[in-house]
Amino acid sequence: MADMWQAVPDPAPAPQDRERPVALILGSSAGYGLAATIAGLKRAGIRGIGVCFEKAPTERRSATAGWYRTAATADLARQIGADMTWLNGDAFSDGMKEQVAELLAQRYGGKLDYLIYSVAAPRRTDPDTGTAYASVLKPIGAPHRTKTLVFEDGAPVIREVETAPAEGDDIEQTVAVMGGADWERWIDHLGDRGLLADGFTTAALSYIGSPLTAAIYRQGTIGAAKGHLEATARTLNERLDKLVGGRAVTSVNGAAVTQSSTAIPSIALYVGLLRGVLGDSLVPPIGQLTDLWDQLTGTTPLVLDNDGRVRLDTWELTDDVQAAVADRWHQATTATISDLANLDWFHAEVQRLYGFSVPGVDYHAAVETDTPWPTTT
Ligand SMILES: NC(=O)c1ccc[n+]([C@@H]2O[C@H](COP(=O)([O-])OP(=O)(O)OC[C@H]3O[C@@H](n4cnc5c(N)ncnc54)[C@H](O)[C@@H]3O)[C@@H](O)[C@H]2O)c1
Repeated sequence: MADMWQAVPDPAPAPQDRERPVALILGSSAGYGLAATIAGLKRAGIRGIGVCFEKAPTERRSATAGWYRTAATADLARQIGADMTWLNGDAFSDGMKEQVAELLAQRYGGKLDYLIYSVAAPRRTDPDTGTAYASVLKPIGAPHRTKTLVFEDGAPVIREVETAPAEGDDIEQTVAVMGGADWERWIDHLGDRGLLADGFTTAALSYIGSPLTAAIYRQGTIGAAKGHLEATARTLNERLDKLVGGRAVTSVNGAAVTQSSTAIPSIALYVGLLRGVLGDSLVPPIGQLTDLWDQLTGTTPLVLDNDGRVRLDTWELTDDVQAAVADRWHQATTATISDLANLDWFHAEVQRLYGFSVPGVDYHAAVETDTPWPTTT
């Protein structure tokens, strides 16, 4: 967390020089949402609300990693005097939407300036119908065979796996979870309550990725959901423009090692090779989200592609980088993978998701695991 904080440049106008904008970050405890929260606090000088879904510590188990990350983020917010409230619960529920609406009305002047949507979840219950949807990671139309990287007793192994294509209502189910429906519901809920500030701006995170992963990602069920999310942005953008002179965009980000992305077949191999090719030129989420905040707040111009999307993935998708990754991908076997991919980095990134391999931490020191939820800072 401290290294993420250090990576964010100081704000252009110092936050004490103006009123802090009010932001709502959905998915604030991990991956891109955590980066949005930290970059938002330091670079854009936000105050507001972070929402995530984490498990509390019990007598037998420590809490989930995002619980402790939220406590650490709350400390950072406290140190800079940013008024943040941390809510733990289901962002898909109307109850959470109402809790946020009440907080905005009571504590944050009744006006929301920014909403960043970075929820990644396997399931969602539609509050209107009570129907529970489950997302799947499958190709569409035909089975897909791909190389994949697994670790057996800690040793890297390249395998071929075949994933069966979507069947039945797999596509609809995935779109219902990871498409734009819940994002739109948030905007409608807060808009109906008159809580959107003039010029309100919202961004939801999307991914396109490489031709190497296209069959399972962008052309697959999750890609259908991202297509829906991007179409939702266009509808919301028109609506917000009329309502409050506001704006909705998707932000297409680069590949990163997160709890969600490591669940996708072939993504581990792809990201390991990408790091092998790019080294430190791989732009981490915190760098991308600093850029996003700069564009959303007007510190730098907002640059959109022809489909109205902010593109923070250009470093990943240049022809040179993709050709080099594809070359290594085709050469990759269990014997060669350690030379082609940066597996030490990948392994450490996965460990860091759970709090291990963090530089500067003494893992022999006793720690208190019964950390309280930070509520308000
Ligand atoms: N990881 C990548 O490579 C990558 C690349 C580009 C875009 N994205 C997109 O970024 C977004 C976030 O993905 P990530 O990889 O950072 O995920 P992540 O797993 O690291 O984080 C997901 C966050 O969502 C929260 N969450 C999950 N279910 C919730 C619920 N029901 N209610 C409230 N909060 C909930 C979690 O607590 C966590 O804070 C997704 O839209 C993803 O497609 C990811």
